Amino acid sequence: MSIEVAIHRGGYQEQEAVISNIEFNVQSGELVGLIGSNGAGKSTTLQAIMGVLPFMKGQVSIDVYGYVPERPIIYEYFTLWEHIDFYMRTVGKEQNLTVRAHELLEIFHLADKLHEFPTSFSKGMQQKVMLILAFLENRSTYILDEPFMGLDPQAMRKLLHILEDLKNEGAAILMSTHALDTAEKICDRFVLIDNGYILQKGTLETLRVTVALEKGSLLDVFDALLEGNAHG
Ligand SMILES: Nc1ncnc2c1ncn2[C@@H]1O[C@H](COP(=O)(O)OP(=O)(O)OP(=O)(O)O)[C@@H](O)[C@H]1O
Repeated sequence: MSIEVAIHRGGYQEQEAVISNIEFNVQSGELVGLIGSNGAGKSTTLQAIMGVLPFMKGQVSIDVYGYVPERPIIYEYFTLWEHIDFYMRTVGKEQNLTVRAHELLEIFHLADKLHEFPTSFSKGMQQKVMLILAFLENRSTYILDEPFMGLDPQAMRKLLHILEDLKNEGAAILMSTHALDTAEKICDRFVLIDNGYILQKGTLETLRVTVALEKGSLLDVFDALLEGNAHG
């Protein structure tokens, strides 16, 4: 399964486009990084793809997806286990997912916090709750909005392993991130967004050629593209 995106215009109010002409795809077995400065339009693009942006003209094709939101969504009166249980009941697969739930709780070191309330968790712990919910069920596609936010290095490594496994199983993964060092290592391709438009897209190699920085890092390349755009 793949994700096909052809957004003509999209935003929060009719006639006020925040993003325009966003076209790209994510193939099965691919991890694509959505990169851009603060306010560039990454989350807006992800919302458009998920069909929750108030105003959107264009076409998007996506299968049922796993989702990590930009900010953790925590229910005040639910314990950690109740969050997981609620999710499993919603998708109607408690039997099959309980083993996976416990596996993920162990992976992210939250197994001893089952009956605590995530409202009192740290930022990183809340982020782990979002990851557990997103990865409970095996999906063919994933939308991850800054999934590394607040994670400690061990959790980061665990998440990278999960992403690698999902890719190997053929998932199509779209991820927005500011962690360019990490993105550079794990993403197959990049979509660079600036001011609501696609500045450039491609593999790191092709992007390097575009800015004539043979050995440039993703950050170097992105900086050079932004600089060129400002002067253009
Ligand atoms: N709910 C909203 N209502 C109106 N405008 C919004 C809303 N959310 C975002 N915007 C605007 O849309 C533009 C793009 O924001 P978006 O959140 O997509 O950026 P981003 O690339 O995800 O940034 P960041 O890296 O800071 O998360 C910004 O100008 C922002 O002010």
